[in-house]
Amino acid sequence: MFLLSEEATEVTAADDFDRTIDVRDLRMRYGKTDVLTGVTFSARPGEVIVLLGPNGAGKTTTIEILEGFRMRSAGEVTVLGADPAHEGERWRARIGIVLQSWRDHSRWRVSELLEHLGMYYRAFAADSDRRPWNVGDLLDAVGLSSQANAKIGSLSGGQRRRFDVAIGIVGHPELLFLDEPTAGFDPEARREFHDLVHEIADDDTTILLTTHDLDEAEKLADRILILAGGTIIADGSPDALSRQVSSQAEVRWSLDGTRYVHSSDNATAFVRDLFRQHDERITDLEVRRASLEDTYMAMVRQFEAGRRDAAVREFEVVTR
Ligand SMILES: Nc1ncnc2c1ncn2[C@@H]1O[C@H](COP(=O)(O)OP(=O)(O)OP(=O)(O)O)[C@@H](O)[C@H]1O
Repeated sequence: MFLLSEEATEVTAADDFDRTIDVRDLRMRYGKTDVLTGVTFSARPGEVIVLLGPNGAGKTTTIEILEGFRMRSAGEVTVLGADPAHEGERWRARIGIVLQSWRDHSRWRVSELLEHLGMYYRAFAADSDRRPWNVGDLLDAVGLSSQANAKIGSLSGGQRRRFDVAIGIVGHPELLFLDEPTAGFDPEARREFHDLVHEIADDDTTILLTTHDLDEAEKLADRILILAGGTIIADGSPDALSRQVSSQAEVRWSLDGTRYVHSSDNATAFVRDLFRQHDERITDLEVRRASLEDTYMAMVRQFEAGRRDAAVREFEVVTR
């Protein structure tokens, strides 16, 4: 695996006890096609990890292996201290899953199904201090209080997605998997959902999420993993990833009605100088760093072009 150099940390024995997910050299082959060729990463309690990658990179495959729904071809996988390939109900009750689409139970009412699913978790509640959510509080948290008595089949696409999230978290999971959770959300629902993800993570729940929305990834992720060519090609905070692509910032301003642009390695000093020279004549000042989208596109394009070695050099990553 490649880690952004500034984030590379020594693995110690103590770390091993503090990992919700630990994946080493995970491999998956479908027929004669190798989809995962050596995926290595870990997650700590309460971390929000966003898994990015082009269509077909193997994100869903990785998540399904971690959930215990798919048998891997090779590698070591530990989730909540156990191998998902051999675990049962008791272990499963500690994880929450929001799949890309659930289309069953359409005749049930919203609160009825959540009450019903909550009962399943009650049987395992003695194992920890976590209890199923109170259904009223849960509907409030996902913004579906007004739909409590609605039939599930009557929910709009965005409401249905929020309901999927409610199903995923009803058991107060220690680890939550969200596969493209906000596909089809309007901007307000998306923002509310982001707040909800932060609240869930604040409760020490580890979250592993896939999305194609880089803005969402930037807002939610403590750490971003980029999966391409069967391996993790980058692992770091959104900020660290952006800075790896370019240390330069773009400064834009207007002076006496004319617009100017300048790229600088030291935007603060440049702006200070600008004001020293022109003071109040400067208007509409903007300073913009490389976005996560710039970084992602640059890394994946380079990787897909088969220039892995060049990518490793250019992005100054180190091998662990
Ligand atoms: N059951 C299967 N049998 C054979 N090939 C499969 C199977 N499931 C997935 N694949 C293939 O494995 C590759 C990875 O698929 P996967 O769904 O994991 O990718 P993904 O990164 O989640 O893609 P997307 O962003 O489009 O959801 C794809 O080429 C897919 O066609």
